[in-house]
Amino acid sequence: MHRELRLRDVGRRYGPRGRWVIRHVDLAVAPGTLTRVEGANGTGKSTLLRVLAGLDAPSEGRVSGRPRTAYVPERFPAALPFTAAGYLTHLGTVHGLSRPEAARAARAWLERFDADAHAGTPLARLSKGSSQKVAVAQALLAEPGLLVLDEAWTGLDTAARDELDRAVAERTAAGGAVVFVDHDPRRLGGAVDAVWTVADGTLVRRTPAEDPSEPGPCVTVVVQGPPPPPDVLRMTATATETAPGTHRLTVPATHSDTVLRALLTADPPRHVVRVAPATPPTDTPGTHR
Ligand SMILES: Nc1ncnc2c1ncn2[C@@H]1O[C@H](COP(=O)(O)OP(=O)(O)OP(=O)(O)O)[C@@H](O)[C@H]1O
Repeated sequence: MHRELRLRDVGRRYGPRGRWVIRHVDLAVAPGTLTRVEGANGTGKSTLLRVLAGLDAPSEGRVSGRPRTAYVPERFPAALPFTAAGYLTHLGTVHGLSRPEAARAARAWLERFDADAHAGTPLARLSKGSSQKVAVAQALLAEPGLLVLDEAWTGLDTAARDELDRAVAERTAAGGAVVFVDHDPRRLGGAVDAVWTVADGTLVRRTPAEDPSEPGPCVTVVVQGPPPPPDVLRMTATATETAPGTHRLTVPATHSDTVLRALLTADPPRHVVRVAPATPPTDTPGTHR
């Protein structure tokens, strides 16, 4: 069971007399949620993410309820003396996997990001894009309760960016929380549960009405059988029982593959009747997430 991470009156400054970069930050990150952090350049987004990830301790305030956490930094330290597969295997063992399990997971994630050809390449010789794939894989292979992504999509090719979108959907479906910063305001649009803005050294929650980002493309999935399982409902924007045993789900397109897989492998497997493009939902009373 994943726990809720809480920041209470958290502040962070660099050095005992440094200026406060962020201060009086109160934030709760619930299991299974997707949180976007935004703000102008240099406002303290990475500083907040490092505190969330547990890499930096707050200079004041308290952090509690941290689940097992993984982090993709804005800049990956690529000069480590490992091959790509060696590094991922090593980190897998750090996260508690046996060596053969870690080697298998390393290989599987490199394949998912189409980087298996580079498994034996030293990190220092990887291209920027391949290096970023390793940075992302090291965080995902831990199956963390909290995944913190600082501009993790930057430098990835289109297929790898889509794969990361899917991996994020899988994490939240499995009950993990994901917190991310990305320069593209449409990133994971429609799937985001909360948007927080870092401004003037503190954190302000944006209400949906103020949200200028596109909700992003959605698909409608019509499915027959018992009510969709909770992991599917967590990924849906709306779910309506249109007739006894028939459910119409509106799902962010980024999450559609994961939703379909979850429906088809559910117990009992659900019968998917139709999948079609949909208009993103507005906040409709009586629907649930
Ligand atoms: N290790 C550090 N030591 C001293 N000052 C730092 C350190 N890291 C960040 N800062 C300062 O804290 C402030 C916020 O930086 P931070 O990287 O958190 O902002 P950001 O919003 O992520 O920026 P960007 O959008 O450019 O990535 C900046 O003034 C930066 O110079």
